[in-house]
Amino acid sequence: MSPRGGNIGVPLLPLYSQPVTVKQQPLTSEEREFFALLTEVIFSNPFSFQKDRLASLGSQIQGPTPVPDDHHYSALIPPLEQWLARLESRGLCRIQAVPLQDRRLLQYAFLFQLYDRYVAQWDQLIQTQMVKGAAPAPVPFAEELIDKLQNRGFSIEEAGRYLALFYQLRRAYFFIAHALVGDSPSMTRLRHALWNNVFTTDARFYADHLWDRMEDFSTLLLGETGTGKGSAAAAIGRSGLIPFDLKSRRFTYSFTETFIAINLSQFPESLIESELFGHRKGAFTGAIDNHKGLFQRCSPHGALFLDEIGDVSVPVQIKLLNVLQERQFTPVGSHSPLRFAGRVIAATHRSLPALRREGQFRDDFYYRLSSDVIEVPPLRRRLQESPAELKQLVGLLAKRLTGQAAEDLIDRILQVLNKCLPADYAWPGNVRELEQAVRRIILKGDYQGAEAPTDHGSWLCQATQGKLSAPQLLAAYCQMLYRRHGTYEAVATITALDRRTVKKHVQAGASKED
Ligand SMILES: Nc1ncnc2c1ncn2[C@@H]1O[C@H](COP(=O)(O)OP(=O)(O)OP(=O)(O)O)[C@@H](O)[C@H]1O
Repeated sequence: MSPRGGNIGVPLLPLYSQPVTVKQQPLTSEEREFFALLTEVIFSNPFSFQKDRLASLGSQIQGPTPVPDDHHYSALIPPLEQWLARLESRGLCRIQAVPLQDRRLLQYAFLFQLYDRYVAQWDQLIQTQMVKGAAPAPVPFAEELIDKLQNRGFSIEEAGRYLALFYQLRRAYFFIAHALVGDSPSMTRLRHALWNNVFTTDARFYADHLWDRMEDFSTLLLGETGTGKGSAAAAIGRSGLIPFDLKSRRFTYSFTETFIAINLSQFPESLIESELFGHRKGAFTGAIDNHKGLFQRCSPHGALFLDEIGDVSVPVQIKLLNVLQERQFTPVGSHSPLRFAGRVIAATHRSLPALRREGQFRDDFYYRLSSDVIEVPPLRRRLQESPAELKQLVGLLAKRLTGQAAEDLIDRILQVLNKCLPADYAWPGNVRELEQAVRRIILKGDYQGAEAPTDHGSWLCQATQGKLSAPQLLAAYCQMLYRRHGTYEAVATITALDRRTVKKHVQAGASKED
């Protein structure tokens, strides 16, 4: 077993493992061109901004029909089948049938063909696993798929590895595309960033080298309260690689167990350590039993989500930094360090630049956490870009609450929102506030809007202590009003400042937060 938790750690390339039984023939230049194009399309980010480029690549492969907006790109399959049939008629049915320089291209083509054939079964497995919960579900088609991969010349270990990658691709697509509602440009950017967070910007390199080495890539999710940072973190956590165990013919974990979340602001300082690292019986008064901390409960390849990271004290930051650097932690009262093999995702709605300036957030911890920093967009920006997103979200929230997305209920909710709130309402509590609004409308038939959240820690409190200069105070006030009302004009009216001055103050705050 490899220390990274799998018996599938066999390097993908070069593929010398299978005996060469056929006389090798190189691909023709047309075949090479086709397979290279196909490789580029299938490894691209399915939420790519380069949709035009993708569509043009796709149409070169498959003719005038555009590439469908789905990751398995099944429209690419008919031309692929034709090219593969031509190869087969020349006796080229296995990766070993071509010389090394062509092998990679043929390998990707075979893999894509088999991935696509089982897309529906993978999707069914995701549904089954969700119902089944913690125990890994059987994979009814595993045997058949392993056989087919072996028939193409892959070794049994490689077959196991590709099963893990196929499943990961399908889960990532499912959780990133469907668990987060909304198709505004900001949401597309978010999905694009989440996909890259899982597969990096070069999915081929990930598949060849990084697939079991992602533990050192920590992620920081930033965004206002209620925007969906927790949902984004869960999408990453459930999309990690789960090794396939060739002995039991099952995945080693259920994806329902690969994501563990903790809201750090809910724990008093004295309990955080024990919650995170665990404790031994008798370590302190009240420790009546051994307790497994979250770092110990997180599976290898899983993700631990540290929500409200901006709220933890400097001593706890130092301990967390140590875990990230050493990959080890020690339960309270124990002398035996344990290894942490998961990924860390942290989030905060607070301004980390401000906390760092004030010395409340350590720079070294910030840099260690931020291999990837992803901004989760506020709801008002999403609705400005794409007003139709409100209906999509209301539909989802109504379904969550009532079990169905009945059109008449959605229409009634939208009517109340249109009547009771200004068109440019700023949604200070974001999607969580919208959830609350939907509940209120179902119960009471109206919703009058919420107060914008104030970050007392960072400006109001400082103002009452006499710590802010007049320009700082004005900037913070303008930013709060802007968050609440969403337009410079509205803030200008309230503050009796001109619009340009308001914009200057709001943007000064935004650039400080970059
Ligand atoms: N794009 C989205 N699609 C569907 N539901 C969403 C989306 N964004 C947020 N939600 C829902 O909104 C609620 C709040 O989301 P979440 O808890 O992830 O926000 P958050 O940014 O982590 O908030 P906080 O900073 O307060 O922890 C959840 O019920 C979540 O399911």
